[in-house]
Amino acid sequence: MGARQQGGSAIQATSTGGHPSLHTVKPLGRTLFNRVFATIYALSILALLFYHAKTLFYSTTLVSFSVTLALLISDLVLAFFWVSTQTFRMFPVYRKQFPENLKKIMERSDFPALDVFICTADPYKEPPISVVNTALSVMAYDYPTEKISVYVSDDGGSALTLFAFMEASKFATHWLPFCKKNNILERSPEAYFELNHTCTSEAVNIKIIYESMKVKVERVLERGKVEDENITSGQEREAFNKWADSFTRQDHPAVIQVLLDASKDKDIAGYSMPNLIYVSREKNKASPHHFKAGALNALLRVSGCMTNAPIILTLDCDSCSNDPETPLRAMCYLSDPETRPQLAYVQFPQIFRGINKSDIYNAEFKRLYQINVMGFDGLSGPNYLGTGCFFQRRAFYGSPSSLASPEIPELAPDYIVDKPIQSQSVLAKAHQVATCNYESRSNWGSKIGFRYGSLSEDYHTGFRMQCEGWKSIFCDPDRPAFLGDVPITLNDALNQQKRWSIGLLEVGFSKYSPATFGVKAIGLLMGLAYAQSAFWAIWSIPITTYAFLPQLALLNKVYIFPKVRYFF
Ligand SMILES: O=c1ccn([C@@H]2O[C@H](COP(=O)(O)OP(=O)(O)O[C@H]3O[C@H](CO)[C@@H](O)[C@H](O)[C@H]3O)[C@@H](O)[C@H]2O)c(=O)[nH]1
Ligand SMILES: [Mn+2]
Repeated sequence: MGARQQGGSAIQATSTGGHPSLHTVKPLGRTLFNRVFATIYALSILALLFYHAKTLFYSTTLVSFSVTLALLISDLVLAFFWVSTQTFRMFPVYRKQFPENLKKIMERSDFPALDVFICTADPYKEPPISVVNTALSVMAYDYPTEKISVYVSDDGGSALTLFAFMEASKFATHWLPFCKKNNILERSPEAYFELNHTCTSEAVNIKIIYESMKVKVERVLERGKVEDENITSGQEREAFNKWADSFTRQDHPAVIQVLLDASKDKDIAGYSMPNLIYVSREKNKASPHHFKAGALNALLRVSGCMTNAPIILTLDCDSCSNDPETPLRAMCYLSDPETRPQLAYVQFPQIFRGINKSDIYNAEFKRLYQINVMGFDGLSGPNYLGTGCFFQRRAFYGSPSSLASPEIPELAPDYIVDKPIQSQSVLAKAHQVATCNYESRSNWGSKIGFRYGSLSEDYHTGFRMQCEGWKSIFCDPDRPAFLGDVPITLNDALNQQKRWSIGLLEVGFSKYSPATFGVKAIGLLMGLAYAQSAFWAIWSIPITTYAFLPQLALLNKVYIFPKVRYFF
């Protein structure tokens, strides 16, 4: 039944009480071959290390001693990476979901509510129109619309982003019914129009509305400010008035603006709209803001006061949905009583658009985002990849067996919001929990919510949840669920690598290091698997050594490789 099985051979399926299956899991082939190969390979690594140790012991000159030491250290690092990679080869699994069966088992009214978090941080680096496309693509999900709430976190604190979302909320009243009526797959308008689907007059009309919105948003971005002529109502003016002269991106009060309210707003066909809420948490220079983890924790609290959905989807601003069925796939696990109690999250792979064929910066990260994750999945489950992940809200509040209670009852994962999202008291609470000093001397970032202390908050949060006893599942359907962007310039690619390396080492050398704390909490295999990422940066040691040492040795007539004749 449903739950994972390590390395077994049978296909496992859920068929709750005679109902049709929701998902299956199958071990990948080649596991046995891999293990035999690994044993032979391990012996050769041992032989090589033995050879280095012997040479080191008998070395007579300082040069040969240093050269051998450098090679020994490099090969030890490489051996560590090889050994930790084997953890991914132990029990890789492959899963399938049957979302069509979900509708047979559950009424639409029984589907849990879904809060979607979209993070953006800079309107010039992350153009608002592309963030808007991400939001529209999830607002149009094939999921009960009134149960979806989209929260946009704007760490750039930019009126330009708010303006873009005001325009998007108007466009959405046309776009959502259009998608559903025509059952289209690309629910991000940009992706849809790129494929030239404009053969009906209805599609042509929608395209005209979209283009006029896009022009408005881009013009405002070019001018750098929202001008009077762009503001169409008193309510909008009131919102923009918050951008007083003293308002800067590092120093400003919280701005929370409900742009669509599911209980009131209807699309042009008369159906309910999802909630759409713009949030820019308070910032000031005296309080640490903890980057994306801080933004996500603010959203956790604001959404807790406003809708408190039991399921949360986190998305980067560039992660457009590419398949409207995605929440149903996630629900195949999240609604299964067999898997749910221990399940913290269902992770979809990160897949990118616009990578050219030669992919010179290795931007696809296939091993990191698709291959190794299948290996994790056969153990206790994949690491959290930062975007495209459906969480149970409960997983942010302590281990499966003991709830870490938040400071106020409104933030408890089982709190039921019984007031409209625009009511005075709800908005007042939401503003209160979005302030900078709300978190001081609290458990946020240490025991509750997304974890602080690392620039790679995704890795750190997933790892800590698993150490608490939570499991996770990797869901990799044939049609990519989300498509994102990658750095396409050398500078951006290097910056990303630097940020990741620092963030991972921060965890690697903390008291929660996967190599020590991790191995104890989640076992040797999972601990090693996490340790591989944590110490990723030390690849630089063997790479630098092998890039320079052989050439230098050759030029100086130092022999560093054994003569075949007397290898042992
Ligand atoms: O202070 C900040 C910094 C970033 N972000 C947002 O975080 C997301 C990811 O940032 P990005 O600069 O795109 O980082 P990447 O290296 O591309 O992201 C990968 O690595 C990050 C750190 O490990 C993860 O958070 C991401 O989900 C993962 O896709 C973006 O939507 C940003 O808008 C914020 O909200 N606040
Ligand atoms: Mn990114």
